[in-house]
Amino acid sequence: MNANARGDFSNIPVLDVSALYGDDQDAIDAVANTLRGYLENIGFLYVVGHPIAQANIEAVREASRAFFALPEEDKLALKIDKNFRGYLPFAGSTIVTSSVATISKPNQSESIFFMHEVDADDPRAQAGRPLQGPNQWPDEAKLPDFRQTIERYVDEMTVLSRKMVGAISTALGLPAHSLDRHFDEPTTFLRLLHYPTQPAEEGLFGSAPHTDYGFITLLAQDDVGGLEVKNKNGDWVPAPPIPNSFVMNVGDILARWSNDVFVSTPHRVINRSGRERYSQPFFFDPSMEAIIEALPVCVPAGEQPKYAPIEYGEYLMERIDKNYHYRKKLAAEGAA
Ligand SMILES: O=C(O)CCC(=O)C(=O)O
Ligand SMILES: [Fe+2]
Repeated sequence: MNANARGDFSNIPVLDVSALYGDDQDAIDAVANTLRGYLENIGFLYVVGHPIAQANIEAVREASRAFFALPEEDKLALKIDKNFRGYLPFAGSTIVTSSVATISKPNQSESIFFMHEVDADDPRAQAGRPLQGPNQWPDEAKLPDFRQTIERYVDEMTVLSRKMVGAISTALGLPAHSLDRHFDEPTTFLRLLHYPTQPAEEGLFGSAPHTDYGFITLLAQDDVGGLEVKNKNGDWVPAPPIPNSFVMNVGDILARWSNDVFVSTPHRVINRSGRERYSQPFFFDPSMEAIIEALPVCVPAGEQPKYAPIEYGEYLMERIDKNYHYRKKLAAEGAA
């Protein structure tokens, strides 16, 4: 790796991943190789050439718009629970583990989280394991087809994410399926976000500077813009909307797993467009039980790994507990 290239970017590159859906190994290797450079030096890219229909992406955006337009009491009926599923009202999260800036003002957004579905009678939920339980769905009568639209999207994003797991393995010089076993029961989050237009005020963000916790994020955004990514000079590089694309980025657990070969890059959202902004990040993470331990190919000969092994679920709980007010309240009430 050329250390000088790290963080040295002034735009976010676009990668056509269509080869990952075929069987031309040379073409797959070429995509993986380009991907490697982007994940090492930028930590962000646009993914195009995927097979997910634009109509299905937009259906989720419309579902999101309809949900956030509901009366506040309907949204609050789904208030985020101890399993991290549900509605996070406007100004509900402040990033405190950010190394990027001291954050004090709450994010100017409202959002709802859907994780991988775990039925109430599933042994994982029964055992009271953290973050394992059913999603909270809006009333069918008020938002018909909502659940179906979300679940179809999650299924399609899971297929794409698994392709990216394979591409990342290949990019690291490993057999394509060598990371798959860590994703047997992936931890997934689909977050629907609504950013009202915000006033120009120092230190006020739609989403304050942060890095993502997990493995990879694949984000669809509307045509408003406002996402920005920090380069090594400290400039905030825009990641404007590109039709039919997902913005993909490295999360902290992938950076850690790769012994910092890949970089988890700070990003933020400021929406001063005068329009409402809607985005839908999909976070694809390892199974809760996965042990994340530096990949040997990423540790130079004769050196020690930079980080100790960690169980993904424990790591995730710690990160979530630090970042969300509602969890502090739950903890104080003895409910979490
Ligand atoms: O809405 C966006 O464009 C980014 C959201 C984000 O960074 C996040 O939820 O982690
Ligand atoms: Fe993020």
